[in-house]
Amino acid sequence: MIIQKQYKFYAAHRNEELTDKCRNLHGHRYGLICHFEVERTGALTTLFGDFDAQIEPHLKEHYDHGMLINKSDPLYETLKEHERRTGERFRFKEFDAPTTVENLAFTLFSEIIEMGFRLSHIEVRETDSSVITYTREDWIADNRDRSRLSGEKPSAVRE
Ligand SMILES: Nc1nc2c(c(=O)[nH]1)N=C([C@H](O)[C@H](O)COP(=O)(O)OP(=O)(O)OP(=O)(O)O)CN2
Repeated sequence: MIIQKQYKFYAAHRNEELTDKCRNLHGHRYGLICHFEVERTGALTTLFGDFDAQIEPHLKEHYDHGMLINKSDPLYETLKEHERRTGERFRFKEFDAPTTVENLAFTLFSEIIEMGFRLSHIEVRETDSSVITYTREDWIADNRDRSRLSGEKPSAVRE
């Protein structure tokens, strides 16, 4: 059986590797739809609230009104320097690769299964017209070859 749960958060990001509008610092209302595989053992499977109790605080603490940022983006060091200089603290969600919606899906999928839930797939909405479906097979493939996240060739095939 599949239970579908929907969440949202607001966050800033940019894609520093692109040369179009996406390079600009901008924000999104990200949507997340989780499709959980659950077992029926009685009248109920997993309580809806059991998902919310873990996922909502996680999104609030690490993502909401924060900034998704690639630690290799030069802007990251600039903002860290601002923090050091002023004592101000920003909510950064740090990535080891560009903050594309594909990489966000990998990160969210990893974090949610780490909580102990079984996911068949998730859908991540970045804009009104753009949503990706990210499956367990995608997650297995991304884990097998992490160079897919950064777009680097794996070391075995690098010239
Ligand atoms: N495969 C991907 N393509 C794009 C990504 C991405 O993460 N993966 N990201 C972007 C940009 O971040 C951008 O903010 C979204 O772009 P786009 O859908 O083109 O934005 P619109 O303003 O045109 O959205 P509408 O809802 O259609 O107005 C780009 N591509």
